Amino acid sequence: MASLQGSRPPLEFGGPLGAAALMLLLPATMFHLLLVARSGPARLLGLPPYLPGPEVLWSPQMLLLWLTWLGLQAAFYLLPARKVAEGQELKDKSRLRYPINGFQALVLTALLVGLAVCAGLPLGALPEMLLPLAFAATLTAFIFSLLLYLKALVAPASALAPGGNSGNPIYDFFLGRELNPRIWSFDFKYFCELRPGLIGWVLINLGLLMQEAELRGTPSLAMWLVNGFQLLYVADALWHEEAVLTTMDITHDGFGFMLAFGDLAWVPFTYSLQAQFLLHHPQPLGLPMASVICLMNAVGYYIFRGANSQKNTFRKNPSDPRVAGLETIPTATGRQLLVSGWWGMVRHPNYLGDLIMALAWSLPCGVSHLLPYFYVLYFTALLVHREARDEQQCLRKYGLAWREYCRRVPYRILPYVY
Ligand SMILES: NC(=O)C1=CN([C@@H]2O[C@H](COP(=O)(O)OP(=O)(O)OC[C@H]3O[C@@H](n4cnc5c(N)ncnc54)[C@H](OP(=O)(O)O)[C@@H]3O)[C@@H](O)[C@H]2O)C=CC1
Ligand SMILES: CC(C)CCC[C@@H](C)[C@H]1CC=C2C3=C(CC[C@@]21C)[C@@]1(C)CC[C@H](O)C(C)(C)[C@@H]1CC3
Repeated sequence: MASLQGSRPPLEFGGPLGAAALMLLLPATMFHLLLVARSGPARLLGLPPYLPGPEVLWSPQMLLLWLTWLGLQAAFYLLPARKVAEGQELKDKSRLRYPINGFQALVLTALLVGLAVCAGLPLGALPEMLLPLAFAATLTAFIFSLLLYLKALVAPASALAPGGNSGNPIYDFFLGRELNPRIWSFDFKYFCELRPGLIGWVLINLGLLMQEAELRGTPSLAMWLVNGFQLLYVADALWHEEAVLTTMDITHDGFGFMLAFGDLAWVPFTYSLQAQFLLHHPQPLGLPMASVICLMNAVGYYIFRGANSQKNTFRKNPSDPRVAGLETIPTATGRQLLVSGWWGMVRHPNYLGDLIMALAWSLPCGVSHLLPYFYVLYFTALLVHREARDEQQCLRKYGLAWREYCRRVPYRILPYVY
């Protein structure tokens, strides 16, 4: 368990060296996955079939297409919202306001793409463009992070994130210096977290499904399941958009390369790996197995949504009748910690649900290859690391009350195991 001492947050991700390594490793891994998914052997740990030259990666048209996509999503973000939500209290006691119109952006994108497809847009050609599009997204993320770093140089101290201001430029560039960089009311982190990457992921999946239909006459059951499950996940995130305001990314992490690259490139181009794999490696899937997988996704979703909603309802209004009867631990900050309901089973029930869904997304790809299970492996590592980071933060925030919570709810993610 983390120490209670020390007010300056310790360096995370292995400090400057770890940050530098991740800035090379993450894009390299993404391109590796894009290349091996389309290769015959599809070996996660093997060499890619070829190393793409600049003529494969660089395409001004694809950069333009990518920038148009970002512009379209930014325009949807600026449309009137059904609701404006307030974020968590900041260091200077103020609260930022956020438009709640992400689901509307998804629906508008679906309508626009639907119309364009009817007018002859060859969406099935999208899979062929993934490499240059991913390159454009990576380039954008690097340039954008640099601009964010420069912007933070003139930001007031109260606008800086708790981490990401170590004084080491590489580390700070990676983690992000400013907590909520904005121009007027346009919040870059909030926009990137939920719009271009998540909706882009669904669109890439759809392109892969359409190409499979062109190649084989009809999309496979496995492709339908992967598309359906991941669409549900993205639609859910946008429907419950307000909930993202209490996540670690928005309340604690600065906006730097990690989140810019994660949101804009990593999510759309690696989270669509299962559908990419299925396009090139069709897998037979019978109805009984498909039903078991659907049930697994439903159980994962039930836990994920139940836990996230319970915490969000409680944080918004502890006297809400849906959570008022739950047992709590008081803390010195005036806030309480839930110790029954979902949050009394393990300390991160939402991670457990998310991991069960991750497995359900990979199972339609069969068990002949490790590649489609990359997401499960990466996601387990991400959430275990995230849980440890959150633990440190909660211990600093809540001190002895957090220790008491850990005593009463000893398991972190998986009951009786971890
Ligand atoms: N698909 C993906 O790639 C990813 C998905 N996710 C998902 O995002 C969601 C959000 O995750 P994340 O932001 O990491 O963490 P959580 O939503 O779990 O938030 C953690 C915070 O919740 C509060 N909290 C913790 N325990 C309690 C308790 N017992 N009672 C009340 N409040 C408590 C604390 O903040 P405070 O007390 O200040 O409110 C803590 O810092 C998860 O469902 C996760 O699975 C996350 C990362 C990547
Ligand atoms: C690979 C890097 C080391 C780290 C990059 C991490 C990011 C890809 C993720 C960090 C937290 C995320 C969340 C979601 C997507 C992935 C990133 C950006 C999320 C938007 C997915 C949908 C969920 O419903 C959510 C709870 C809204 C998620 C919030 C966190």
